Amino acid sequence: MFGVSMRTLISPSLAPFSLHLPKPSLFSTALRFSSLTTSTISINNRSPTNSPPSAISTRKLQTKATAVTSSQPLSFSTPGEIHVIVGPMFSGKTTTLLRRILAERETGKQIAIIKSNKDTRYCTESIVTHDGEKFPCWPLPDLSSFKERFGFDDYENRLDVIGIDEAQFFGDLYEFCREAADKEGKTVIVAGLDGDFKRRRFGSVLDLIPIADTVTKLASRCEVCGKRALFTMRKTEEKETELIGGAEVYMPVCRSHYVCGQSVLETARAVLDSSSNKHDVVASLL
Ligand SMILES: Nc1ncnc2c1ncn2[C@@H]1O[C@H](COP(=O)(O)OP(=O)(O)O)[C@@H](O)[C@H]1O
Ligand SMILES: Cc1cn([C@H]2C[C@H](O)[C@@H](COP(=O)(O)O)O2)c(=O)[nH]c1=O
Ligand SMILES: [Zn+2]
Repeated sequence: MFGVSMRTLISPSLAPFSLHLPKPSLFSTALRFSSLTTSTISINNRSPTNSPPSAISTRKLQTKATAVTSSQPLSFSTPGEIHVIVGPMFSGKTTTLLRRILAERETGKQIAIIKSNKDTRYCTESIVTHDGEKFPCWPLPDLSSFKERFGFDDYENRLDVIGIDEAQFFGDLYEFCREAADKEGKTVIVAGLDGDFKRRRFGSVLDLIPIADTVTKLASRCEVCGKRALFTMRKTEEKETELIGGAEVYMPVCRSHYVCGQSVLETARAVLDSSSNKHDVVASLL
């Protein structure tokens, strides 16, 4: 949806950067586009032999913009894309990520999936949906270690699409995605929780929105009433933000049941607190 409207704003007949520059300016004089043809296939200066032939043939034809300085031409690398999938637990984020990644692979792209190694719920070496679908992945403590583990040469020359699951657990998410898409021409598909059990922003998933091509917010079904569920309720007493778990700890809920669930939990806590205080008082009297 966002992707479509972004594309219609910039008509193919208009050169990038020409939209808001009605008159020649210092900037536009310094920056001349040496080539605006759609026939240039330039992927991070890769030679065609470095990429799988199918990846070359199925890639979008790119417009190449070259800044011309007085002495030396400066080439921008071909930009990639960032797609963000958010929603509460059990809303199908991992399933959607897997579908999109497999669709990319069908077109001949080279793909890799990374997940946080904090999530040890089902299997460490695979991403696993709540319905049991599996796919091998790279379980990592942070994203900055990926290039080295994957191999710098393979990363630069042979990898097209990177999937990231459980994105809320990666502290370096923003930097990694920005560099991969802006500078390295990768398509990055990110799935993660936008909010935690208190509906606060979770990690830096939301920071990606200003640099994303598309954002998809999924919904689950409220476990109480069956309506659309946009929030995740924690059923246990733990207060820390990060707490790995599945249906034994969390449930998807609609707005009404989130709000009334919070007040039920608060009342239950107050009752527990006051009764434990009473016990303390009684114990101190004995
Ligand atoms: N309360 C629930 N407990 C367990 N599984 C659920 C629950 N609600 C939905 N599911 C299943 O989980 C699937 C989504 O799984 P998944 O893609 O792993 O979601 P997410 O990554 O958003 O947590 C749904 O299609 C549904 O079949
Ligand atoms: C709401 C919430 C969740 N978590 C944890 C629980 C799970 O291990 C993952 C989310 O997994 P899913 O693929 O979206 O089902 O995050 C957490 O640590 N803190 C929270 O507040
Ligand atoms: Zn509900």
